[in-house]
Amino acid sequence: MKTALTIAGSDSSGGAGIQADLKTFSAHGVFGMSVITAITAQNTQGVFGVQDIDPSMITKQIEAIFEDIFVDSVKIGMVSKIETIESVYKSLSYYKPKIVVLDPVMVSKSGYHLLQEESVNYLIKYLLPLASIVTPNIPEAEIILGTNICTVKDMESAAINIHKMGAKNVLIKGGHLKGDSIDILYDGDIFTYLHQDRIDTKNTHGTGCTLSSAIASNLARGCSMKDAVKEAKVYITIAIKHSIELGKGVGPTHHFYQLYKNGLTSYPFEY
Ligand SMILES: Nc1ncnc2c1ncn2[C@@H]1O[C@H](COP(=O)(O)OP(=O)(O)OP(=O)(O)O)[C@@H](O)[C@H]1O
Ligand SMILES: Cc1ncc(COP(=O)(O)O)c(N)n1
Repeated sequence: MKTALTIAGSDSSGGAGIQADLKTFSAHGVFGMSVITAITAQNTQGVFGVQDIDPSMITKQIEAIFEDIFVDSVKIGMVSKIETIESVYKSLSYYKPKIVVLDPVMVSKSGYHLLQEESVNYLIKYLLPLASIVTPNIPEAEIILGTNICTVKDMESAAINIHKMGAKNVLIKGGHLKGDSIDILYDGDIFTYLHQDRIDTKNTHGTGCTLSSAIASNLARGCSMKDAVKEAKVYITIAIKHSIELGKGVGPTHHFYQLYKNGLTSYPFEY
């Protein structure tokens, strides 16, 4: 069985972070493993507290996995502190996993800073060059580059500039632009455009986590980068279409890949 490891924060409400990642791995038929970098107290309405895990414990978790199990792909999510980034960087530089999907999580949908401001440069310097693919949304790409991104042309330039910083592939997610959702994949040579009509829902908690884990799952299963991203885009679109009205705020998406794989593009019963 193929394996995928998420290095990320825990979301107590299960819509984002480690929990979304593990659900996504399972839905793809990939064996999921986790290294927890921080515990968040959060729900669909907000983040109410964060406790960072001691860096030595992060190192130990990574060591425990790599010393025992072959890891087909790694996904990195929330890594709030400089020390967290350092321990992830040192461990991954040592174990050298072939596939690293970096979701540069910065601010939650509810506005909480999940990456401390002083950590941004560390993420750029240490984690970006490890990435087989990095998946910033528009505000994250703006922070990485210090520029404004307002149009698809701006997204293309951003992808080129982030590629120059060391990530082998760049996927700029357009969910935050007005109008339909266009994501742009850049491999250092060619742009691939992934277009999707905007789905009218408020329930998009954890969409970025889910998309990056779906990419990591597809890469673990041996897909090319382009196919991994295209398939992941179908997965997140169906997951958003069938997102769940849970809680009082921004609800989570729905994970049911097997139905999609069996040729069904809509859920066969009411939820
Ligand atoms: N309303 C929507 N309709 C269709 N696709 C969407 C919608 N919102 C987001 N997406 C898609 O979902 C994926 C995740 O993008 P998004 O920009 O929401 O990531 P994010 O902000 O990093 O998510 P997160 O909430 O986990 O931080 C992208 O493929 C984006 O185009
Ligand atoms: C632990 C953790 N990781 C990532 C996110 C981003 O997800 P969102 O932007 O949907 O809040 C989150 N809220 N919590």
